[in-house]
Amino acid sequence: MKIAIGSDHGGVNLKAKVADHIRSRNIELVDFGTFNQDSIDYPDVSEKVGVAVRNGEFDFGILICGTGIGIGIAANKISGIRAALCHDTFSATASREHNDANILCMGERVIGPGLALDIVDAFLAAEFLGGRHAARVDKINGLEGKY
Ligand SMILES: O=C(CO)[C@H](O)[C@H](O)[C@H](O)COP(=O)(O)O
Repeated sequence: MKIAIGSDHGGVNLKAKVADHIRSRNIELVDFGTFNQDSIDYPDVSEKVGVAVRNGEFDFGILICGTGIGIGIAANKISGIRAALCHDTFSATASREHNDANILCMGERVIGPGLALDIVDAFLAAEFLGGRHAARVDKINGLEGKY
């Protein structure tokens, strides 16, 4: 498994903890930044990680900003990206099983690192269930470029 991770300044501290955790699990990880507290614009990071995931260079992406909202909204503008904002483990599992989410979004200003690492583990452990969910994901994909 290969994962791309990125954050803005609002998520940089949690990103470092998540990155350490993923590497400690011997999962391949590429960090697209940012690497310090200097203010940056989260859509720039969404684009880097989202395009890399969309292009098949990575199995999944993880995006972190202050709330997880803006960085996920921006990622979802990239075709083929299904970015899910998850602040609980149930949603993280469901986002994979039902929505075939390929990017997990979280907010450093919303949850603590303990819960965040549990959410990452839940997201990576779950698998897309297909079946009725596949038909719905197909409809999501069908909306891309339609309006
Ligand atoms: O995009 C966001 C909100 O949806 C993130 O929380 C950003 O990290 C936040 O907007 C950054 O805010 P700041 O005041 O510039 O640190």
